Amino acid sequence: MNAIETKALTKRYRDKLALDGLDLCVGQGELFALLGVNGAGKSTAIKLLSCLIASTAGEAWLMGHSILREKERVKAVISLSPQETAVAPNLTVRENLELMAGIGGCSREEARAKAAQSIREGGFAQVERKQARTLSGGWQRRLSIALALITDPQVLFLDEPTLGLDVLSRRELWREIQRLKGRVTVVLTTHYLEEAQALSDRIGILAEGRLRTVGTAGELMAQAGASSFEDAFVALAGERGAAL
Ligand SMILES: Nc1ncnc2c1ncn2[C@@H]1O[C@H](COP(=O)(O)OP(=O)(O)OP(=O)(O)O)[C@@H](O)[C@H]1O
Repeated sequence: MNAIETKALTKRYRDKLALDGLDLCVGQGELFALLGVNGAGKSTAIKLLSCLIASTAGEAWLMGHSILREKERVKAVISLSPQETAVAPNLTVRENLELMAGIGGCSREEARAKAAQSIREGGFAQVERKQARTLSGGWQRRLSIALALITDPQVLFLDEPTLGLDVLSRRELWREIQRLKGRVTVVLTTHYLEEAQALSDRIGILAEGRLRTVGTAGELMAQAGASSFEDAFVALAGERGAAL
């Protein structure tokens, strides 16, 4: 069974076709990057797959559960770390983790144990008593991802996880994301091409709501006849991409 399967998944906002007939399969444990210029439809795809918005047409299955008929089951197996860092600013790191585990259905005791495990594995010991609003951007992002992971999702959506971070914080977060490989299916959106190239097993390029192409970074470079991934992206995501 694939972790994600979509069939002609479509979203229209009034006269704007934000996602136009997406057909996609993502395997279990795969790290899949969704790329595209601003407005290409990346966030729309992620919101549809995480049941935050309803589709106009088409269907999708997450770990075999339909987004149309089994929303609750879908929600039980997925987690989303949104573009905006999703932490409670006045709570400490530990309190944030305990709160999220509780929301995910854990008893108080279980939530404490989960938070302790997350602090240990995520390397949060030095900041666990700090209020989230006092953390650096890098730590806030890491916490945001740890919060998304605390419910043990099978599929994790990371919407621009390293947006605005400095190079060192970004690399640190890359290591965190790499640790998930093979254990959790990850769908990542990013504007940083080197991030997609470094982290993902496969990459899909969206343009004007349509999936132009899917492949490894090497395959996309070969397809575009480009010597760098950036050149391949420019060719495939831009107007010339429609003809390739
Ligand atoms: N709630 C909405 N109402 C109307 N149009 C919308 C809405 N949300 C998104 N759109 C439009 O749908 C298209 C796809 O938007 P989306 O946010 O999915 O793109 P994106 O690839 O995630 O862009 P970015 O990289 O800027 O985040 C855009 O033209 C956008 O203006």
